[in-house]
Amino acid sequence: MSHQSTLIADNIEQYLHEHENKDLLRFITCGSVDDGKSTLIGRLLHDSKMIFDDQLAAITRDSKKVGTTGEEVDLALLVDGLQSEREQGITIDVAYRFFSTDRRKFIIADTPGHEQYTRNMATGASTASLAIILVDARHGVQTQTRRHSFIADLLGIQHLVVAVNKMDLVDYSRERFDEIVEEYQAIAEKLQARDIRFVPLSALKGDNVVNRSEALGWYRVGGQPGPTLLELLESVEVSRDRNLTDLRLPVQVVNRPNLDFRGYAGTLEAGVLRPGQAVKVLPSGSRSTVERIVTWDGDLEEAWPGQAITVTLSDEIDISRGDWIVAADAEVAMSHAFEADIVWMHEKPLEPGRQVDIRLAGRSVAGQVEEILYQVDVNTLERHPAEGLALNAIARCRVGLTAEVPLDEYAKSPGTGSFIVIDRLTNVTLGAGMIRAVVEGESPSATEVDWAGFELELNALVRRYFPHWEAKDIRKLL
Ligand SMILES: Nc1nc2c(ncn2[C@@H]2O[C@H](COP(=O)(O)OP(=O)(O)OP(=O)(O)O)[C@@H](O)[C@H]2O)c(=O)[nH]1
Repeated sequence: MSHQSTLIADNIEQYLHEHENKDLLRFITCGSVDDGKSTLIGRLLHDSKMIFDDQLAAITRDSKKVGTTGEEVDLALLVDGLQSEREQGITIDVAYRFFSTDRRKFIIADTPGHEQYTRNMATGASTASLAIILVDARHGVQTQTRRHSFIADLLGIQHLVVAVNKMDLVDYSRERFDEIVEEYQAIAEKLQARDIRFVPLSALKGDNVVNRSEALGWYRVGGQPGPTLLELLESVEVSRDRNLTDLRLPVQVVNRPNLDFRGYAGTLEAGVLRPGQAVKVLPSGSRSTVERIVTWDGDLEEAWPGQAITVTLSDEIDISRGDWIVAADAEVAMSHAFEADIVWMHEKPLEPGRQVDIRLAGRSVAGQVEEILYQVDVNTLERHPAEGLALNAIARCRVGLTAEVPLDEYAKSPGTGSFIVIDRLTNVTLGAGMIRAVVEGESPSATEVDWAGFELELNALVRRYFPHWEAKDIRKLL
């Protein structure tokens, strides 16, 4: 591979150590057919020297044969080579690519731009911190630009980079670029994203992708030469986007290999966790203190969001899969109902009132979409009433559950504020949603069952002595 660091030859251990500890930026690229997405990704990989020499030789040869770029090497061939997998019928919902520079590691989620792929884009965007919205300088802001921006925003992406591509085809015109920036402001006003940047570039010629362009010398930000796309990707500050204050550990597995060890495993979704932290368990409200944070690589003194950990507590309390471990003094909403934005992902349309399973942070609860409050036209961003939702539709809905569970708003903690809708019979994913508001003080959407005393006792015994059976608490079930 052409990726160079003198450390590779001089001190491979040091190189690997640095590489491992570089921070990671996940981003998504959005563009319509022919805006130049493949060329841009190819250019990023090529100019940041992440292409194998033989790959480069092959695409240089192919460019002459099948490329669309005249004398230039057609870097889109690099990416489209991988896309041929799609044509062979292998389903790839989102193609992920990896590259790194001296400063950061990157994972690109590459999703098709057409409206029929809205669900793919939502999937790719759900783990991304930044979205590159590609605009063809000749065509300016399009319907797709609006849709891509809206979906990125819906998924809580806080950093948007509007990459105005093909500047070479508009004579690197500053006026054209300014016009597009102004056009985009009308969209920006409707978005929550707090960090929106604009970069003029030419993916084909390599202007302002990795290397600064002389032809775009007028592009300045704050009196300085404006950053290239890669400089933006390397420097955008994403660590502050994470919620480090509200501790959330949804328990995925109760780990009890022998009588002496009882651990609760899961991914820390928010907050920083340390041994000694006073915690409570939801929904029961039982309290305890974190004793150890156990991982494959030994015990931790501190765990951060995104880390997969197992904790042990100083007291033996009743915890089962799907319960949340939170700070002892946390105030977390408990409810049977919430409002959410739902992206429908299945051919079978959403029908309000149908029984489904709602999977929230490791817990599965029976429930239903009670009402569609409004559907959003993803192209115009206008709201309108709807009776049902077809594949790829997006709507604000009211969801009712048969049990009271802890709930978070997505904006506060995406990991615990999102959910998927599951078909109860086939177990397939029907949709995905982001909680926008918890509806408090409502009774469950179905009547409670009157359990006999012995059933309650038996259930409690089974849950206490056989936690690995993962029996549900029948007091919270239908
Ligand atoms: N002149 C010029 N042409 C470009 C530029 N970027 C891409 N192109 C050309 O635009 C066409 C489309 O580029 P692609 O990279 O294949 O576009 P895409 O958006 O990935 O399209 P799909 O892969 O079909 O989704 C190709 O002919 C590219 O060579 C640019 O900056 N300037």
